[in-house]
Amino acid sequence: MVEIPGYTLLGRVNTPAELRRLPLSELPHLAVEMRRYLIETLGRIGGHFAANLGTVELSLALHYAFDTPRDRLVWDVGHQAYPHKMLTGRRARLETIRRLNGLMPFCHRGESEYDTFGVGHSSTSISAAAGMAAAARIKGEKRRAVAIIGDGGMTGGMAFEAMNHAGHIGLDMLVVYNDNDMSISENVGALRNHSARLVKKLGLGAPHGNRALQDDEEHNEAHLENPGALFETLGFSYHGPVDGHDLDALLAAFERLKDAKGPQLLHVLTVKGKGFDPAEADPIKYHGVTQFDPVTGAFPAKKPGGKPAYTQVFGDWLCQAADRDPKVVGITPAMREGSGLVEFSKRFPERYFDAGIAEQHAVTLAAGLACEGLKPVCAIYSTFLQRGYDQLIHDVAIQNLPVVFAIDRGGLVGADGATHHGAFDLSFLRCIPNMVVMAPSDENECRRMLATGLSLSQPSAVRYPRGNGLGVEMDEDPRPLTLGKGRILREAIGRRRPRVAILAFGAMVQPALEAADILDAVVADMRFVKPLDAELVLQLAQENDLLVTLEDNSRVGGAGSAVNELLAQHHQLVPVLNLGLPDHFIEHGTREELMAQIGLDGPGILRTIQKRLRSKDLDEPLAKRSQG
Ligand SMILES: Cc1ncc(C[n+]2csc(CCOP(=O)(O)OP(=O)(O)O)c2C)c(N)n1
Ligand SMILES: CC(=O)[C@@H](O)[C@H](O)COP(=O)(O)O
Ligand SMILES: [Mg+2]
Repeated sequence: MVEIPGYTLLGRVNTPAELRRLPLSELPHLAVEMRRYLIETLGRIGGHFAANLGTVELSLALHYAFDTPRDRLVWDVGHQAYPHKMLTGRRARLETIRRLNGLMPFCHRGESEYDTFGVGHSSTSISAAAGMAAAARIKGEKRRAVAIIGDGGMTGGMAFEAMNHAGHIGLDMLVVYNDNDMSISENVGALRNHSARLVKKLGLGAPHGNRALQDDEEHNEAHLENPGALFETLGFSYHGPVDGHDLDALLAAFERLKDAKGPQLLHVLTVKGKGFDPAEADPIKYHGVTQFDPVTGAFPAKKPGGKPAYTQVFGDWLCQAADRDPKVVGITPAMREGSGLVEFSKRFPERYFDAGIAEQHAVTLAAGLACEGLKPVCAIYSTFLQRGYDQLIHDVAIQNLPVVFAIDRGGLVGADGATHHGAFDLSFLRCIPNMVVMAPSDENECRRMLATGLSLSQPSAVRYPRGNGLGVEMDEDPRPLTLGKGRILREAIGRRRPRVAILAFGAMVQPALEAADILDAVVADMRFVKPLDAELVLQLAQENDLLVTLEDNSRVGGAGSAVNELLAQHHQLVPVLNLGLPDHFIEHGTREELMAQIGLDGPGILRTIQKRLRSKDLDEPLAKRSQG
């Protein structure tokens, strides 16, 4: 037992075993203390917030009713798993979550035996739990598999693929459908509308219910007679809905279902932000938070005159482009706020599509729009585009359709860690025929690249980082760039040898410039990863003794590899140093901490180049080259 000042129960419950020894009558009090602890801790450190206030009772009831860790709980996404972490030995470290060397942002198998599956991207939990249920069947083990998935997560195709399969093969498993009628923004979809109508009809009235109901009330009345018809069709027995904040109701349902045979689905209604008025009133604002006042919910005032975020630059550009061209359409797979589309969604509702957490659909939707002569701009986080990769190749690129991909969160994103870093996009984009791949070095470049993409009759991607631009002046009317042309930003001043040229991509141009002053290096802002500026690369290879490529993408197959391939094709022997993300997964921390850790901050870049310049092997090719 640990004494926690101000808390009577929390310190007594550090494991599910301890929780299960608590009399049922004490659980509501524990829920109150857990909620208060979440508010106080996250008010201090920030993190995913509102969803966690909604899963307090659910987490308590699951660990109380099931024999965890023997029984497998699989949380979808994991942004709502903080109460689960608190109940499984990690409460004291909650204040380190998402920080360097601190608790993992989501569930992670390496962190706890209670984290049965690594998550971060949504809609995977039912497949994973199905795998576990199938394994139990094969091994003849008696353990339960439970997937806990939100209504947002349920919009992802994988969730339905998994249910369709599990329902067919009759696995013994439970899906807890945690329906708070919210994704990060208002949830979307026909299933969502159905659920909201059901809540209304049953008079269950969760505060967010009916928020986005658009069509007439009678429309689906017949379906409401059998609210779980869809799930039943997929082979699941539907139960509920139950109030997800009523511990007695939850426990009764879990007791009833935990040994039930075949696929079961329990529909649970929760409130995102439960118990903290500002978060209940505005769950979008409190989905993920920075520090806030735990009493009022107020956030510190933003300092005026800051540099604009790339996300904002994109959002403003898209509104401007849509103003000028009625064919411009904006698409997001459930990331309206994070992708800078709030303003666009208000001003151009007819041309705005939130596809749900359905990246594959979003990409092919864009392809369909492009087939009909519209100009789709698909705003998508780098990490989530991974989900839509086949669609990108098969539906967009092979048909050479002019879809612009506005790829936010390229490079390291910071606190969300390995599942969310945009570490691979340059590698996986540049190998696709027909694609144009651009990476801006500042916000004006970003606007010009977006304008370039929109002017092309082929697919294109503009990939920019999480965070702010440099505060440069922006052209009101951004001119498209010449395709496949980079630019020299810094010439060498002296004639010191060995002569170094840094070929930098996107956000790495700035640190390149910082390192270049001391080295007196040439710096090229390459602008295009594809088509690469071959003329510029070959010229720099001729004029310099060492080329350094610099990108915040995996070194494997990235922009540096493109340079290497070009040099090899042209039999250029110039020594090359490829700097970029290493070939291992990088965890969480601030972007600055992580970049320093892997030697990609200004001083780190300088150190590595200087070390390379000192190495003997540089002299040999140099000597050969000068003989040649
Ligand atoms: C594949 C994928 N796309 C987008 C996201 C970003 N994302 C994280 S949580 C979330 C909303 C999830 O909604 P829901 O499952 O209902 O959980 P809630 O926050 O409402 O509890 C989204 C879109 C993600 N994690 N994974
Ligand atoms: C859990 C999840 O996937 C999102 O909530 C993500 O954390 C948002 O990231 P940004 O803060 O970069 O928008
Ligand atoms: Mg939800």
